[in-house]
Formats: sequence, structure tokens, C-alpha cells
Amino acid sequence: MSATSVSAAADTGLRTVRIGTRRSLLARTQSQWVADLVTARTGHPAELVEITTDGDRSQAAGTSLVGSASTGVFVSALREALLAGQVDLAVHSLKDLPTAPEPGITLVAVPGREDPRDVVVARDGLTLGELPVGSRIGTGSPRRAAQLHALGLGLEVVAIRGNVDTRIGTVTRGDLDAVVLARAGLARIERLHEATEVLDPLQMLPAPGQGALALECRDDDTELRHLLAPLDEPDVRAAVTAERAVLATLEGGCSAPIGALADVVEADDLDDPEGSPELWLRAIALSADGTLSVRMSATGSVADAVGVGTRLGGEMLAEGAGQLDQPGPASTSDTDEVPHA
Ligand SMILES: NCc1[nH]cc(CCC(=O)O)c1CC(=O)O
Repeated sequence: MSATSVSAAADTGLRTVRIGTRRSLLARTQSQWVADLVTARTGHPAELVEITTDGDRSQAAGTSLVGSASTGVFVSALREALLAGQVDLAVHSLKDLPTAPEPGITLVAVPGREDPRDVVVARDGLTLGELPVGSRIGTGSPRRAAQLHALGLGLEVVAIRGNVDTRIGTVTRGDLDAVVLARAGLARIERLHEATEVLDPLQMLPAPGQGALALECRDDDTELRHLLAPLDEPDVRAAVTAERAVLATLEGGCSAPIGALADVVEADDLDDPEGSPELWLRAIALSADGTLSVRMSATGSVADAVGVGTRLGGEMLAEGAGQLDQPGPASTSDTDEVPHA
């Protein structure tokens, strides 16, 4: 791990907030957005410090590191730099954070969320439904692969990896017919116009936390915790907390790919102007090939985000989410047949 300070701050006499970031365009763009937000809201100067990982080096060299394995490396490198005092603040994509809390580190703010949906970038401006049977669709995400299979469009899913640029490049070069990506990532690097379809969550439920950023600082840095707490957006925090509680509960009993998406629905939109806002949560767990799935939803109070997510995850396990990779009850429960005695 190495750290390079890439921008200097003006001398205001206030403590400069050193923000650890990965080197990719998406990571630097997100971190710069946070740096600007910190300065605008607190008056403190902020600077980016690039944390280079073995993962970044091998990606740059074109070697392989897939999915959660590589993500885990990036998250822990930033956390190490934070705990070592090399930086004061770590910025992550929330969906890349493990559900287990990290000792010594506080999730101080979830400062907002891009549209959490997934998008398709396909050749010739096509949508998924317009792609011919047998088209090759790239994704490294088991969640996206399973949901693509479940659509029953006869698409061939091809495992790809790399940063957003690399993945779109497979379509531009003609190696693949399409790729599926987070809309948020494209929006942040100003390439959203290259998306040919935004996928409805009914077809493709996003990853828990997708589109949201996570700001972490050291537990013992009380000054920064107080400074940054107001950057937290409570509705976004409640939504992603519920999504991650479903994930944490399901992880306890299954290794299937999982999608989850929550919304805070305001009282005005509930035809009950006197009422309180409500948390609406839906989630899916699928077998890897998409043939089996458990999809459920729940509503509850915004103040009980963990409870809403935990209960929904428990109900999904009771409905067979833990057996999605084995033939058995989950696949045959919806039958009227009476076994022969
Ligand atoms: N796993 C990589 C990753 N982590 C966060 C984003 C996009 C930004 C976000 O979801 O906040 C991406 C890229 C992608 O999934 O296309």
C-alpha cells in the first residue's frame, strides 16, 4: 500500500481533511465530490490522497481480480490507511462495503444517493428485449448474471471484469453485444448518455447500497465525527440500512446472489398527509442460474430500518432462500400434487 497526496489545499488555518481514494476515475470522481462537499459544508479544506493497492496495480497491468475478491482488497486498503492515520476519511461505494462492522471505524455519513438502478450499454442503441437470442452480455456480478438468466431472453452471460471504461470497451470493440453496469457509476463519470436502457428494478433489482457513498472515519476522531455527521442524509441512511440488513441476514443462511432496494415514501405520497413516512423494501435471492428465486417485500417505520430488513431476510430464509443452490423444497413448494403413499 502506498499513498500519494494529489492536491494541495488553501491555508485557512482549519484542519485539512485528508481523503483516501482509489486511483480509478470513478473512485477519484466520487472522492472529489466528497472533498467539495466537506469544504462547502464545514469550511475545512480537503485533499485527496491516492491509496494504491496490489489490486489497482494488477488491474492496470491487465491481470485478473474478480468481483468481491478485488473489492475487498480495495476496501481494506483504504481502511488500513485510515487506521494508520495516513488519511482522515475513507470514501467507498457503499455497495462494496462488507456488512460486518469494522473495529475502530465508524460509518460517519451516507451523504446522498444517485439513482440506484442498473443500466444496459448495448451495441446499436439496443435494449435487452431487442437483442437477438444468443447475444453475449458481459457482467462480473452473480446478481446481474442470475437476473439476466431469469429474464428468459436466451442471452448468454459472459464473465467480465475491470473498471467501467474497460467494460464499456468490450461493447465498443465488438467483443460483446452488451454490458450491465450501475447507472450511478456512469452518471458520476458523465457517461450516462452511453446507456441504451435503464433497467426497471422489477427486472433487475440493484445491489444493496448501490448508488450510495459511504464516508468512514476513525472511531476516536471525535472532531471529524462531529464535523461530518451533518453530511448524513437520514432517508438515504435508512434505505441502505434496511437493504444491508436483508443482506446480512441472508448471508447468514445462504450464498445466493441478492438484490435489495428500499425507498422512503413520504406521507404525502401515501394519501395520508398526517401520517409518517414509511420505509418500503423489496429483495430477491436467486440461484446462480436464475431458475429459482425468492422475492419478497416489506414496509415499516423509517426508524426501524434494521428491523424491517432483518425481518424480511428472515422471511426469505423461511421461504427457502437458503436452499436456492440445491434442488428441493424451494423448487417444489408451489405444487398441488399429492405424493403417492
Ligand atoms: N463493484 C464495482 C462498483 N462499485 C460501485 C459501482 C458503481 C457506483 C455505485 O453503485 O455506487 C461499481 C461499478 C458497477 O457496478 O457498475
